[in-house]
Amino acid sequence: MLSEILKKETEPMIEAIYSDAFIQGLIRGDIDDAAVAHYLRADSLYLDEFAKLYALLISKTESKETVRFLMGQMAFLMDGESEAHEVLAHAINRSYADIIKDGEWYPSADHYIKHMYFNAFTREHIAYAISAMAPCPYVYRRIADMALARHTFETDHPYRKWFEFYVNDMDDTINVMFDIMDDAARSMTEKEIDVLKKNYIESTEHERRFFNMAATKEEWTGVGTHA
Ligand SMILES: Cc1ncc(CN)c(N)n1
Repeated sequence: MLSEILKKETEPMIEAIYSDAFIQGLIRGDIDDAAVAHYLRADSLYLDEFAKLYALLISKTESKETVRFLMGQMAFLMDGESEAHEVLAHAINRSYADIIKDGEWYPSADHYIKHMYFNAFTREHIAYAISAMAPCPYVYRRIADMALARHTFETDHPYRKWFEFYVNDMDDTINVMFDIMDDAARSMTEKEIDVLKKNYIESTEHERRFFNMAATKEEWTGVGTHA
């Protein structure tokens, strides 16, 4: 099944994300406050776009059940994930609202967001956009699983609750997204399925770049500001 192949194929990439500076810094609890603030600024904008992508997909699907799923996901994103963000803001002792007051689509986040929009706008079937969106919940769930399985977090560990958030609430989202991809793949050609695979693997790479973007506080280097 397509989703099983993708989970297997991207596991080494998720191990690499796990070993990179950002996640290791959260686990050790010594990550640079400015990297956490950079992540929050980028991620709050990323999640806003993720919610808009769900709205786009609602307008493209016939299935009432899929519409219900997408609406539920939008609601979850609009308030649900801020709990995970509040954990990070609290850990660096700053107000979340204050941290995300400014910020922009830093290069790696920009590329990731546009990868998803490209599929949503240029492909008829929603499975193409979903294949670019599915690593979002799946990678975080795997990272949280790994961290909690390999480390004992003291109750007062500043980031323990961030990992616990992602190990609990992502299953439904992941299963529905994979079901949409697997269902679509059953009536697709090999070439079309390869596009789903490529979208998914590229988004897993985008997840790695997103964390590294925060760890390095990546900014645009061009002269002047970017609209
Ligand atoms: C970039 C990114 N990817 C995934 C997640 C988890 N929903 C997130 N908050 N941000």
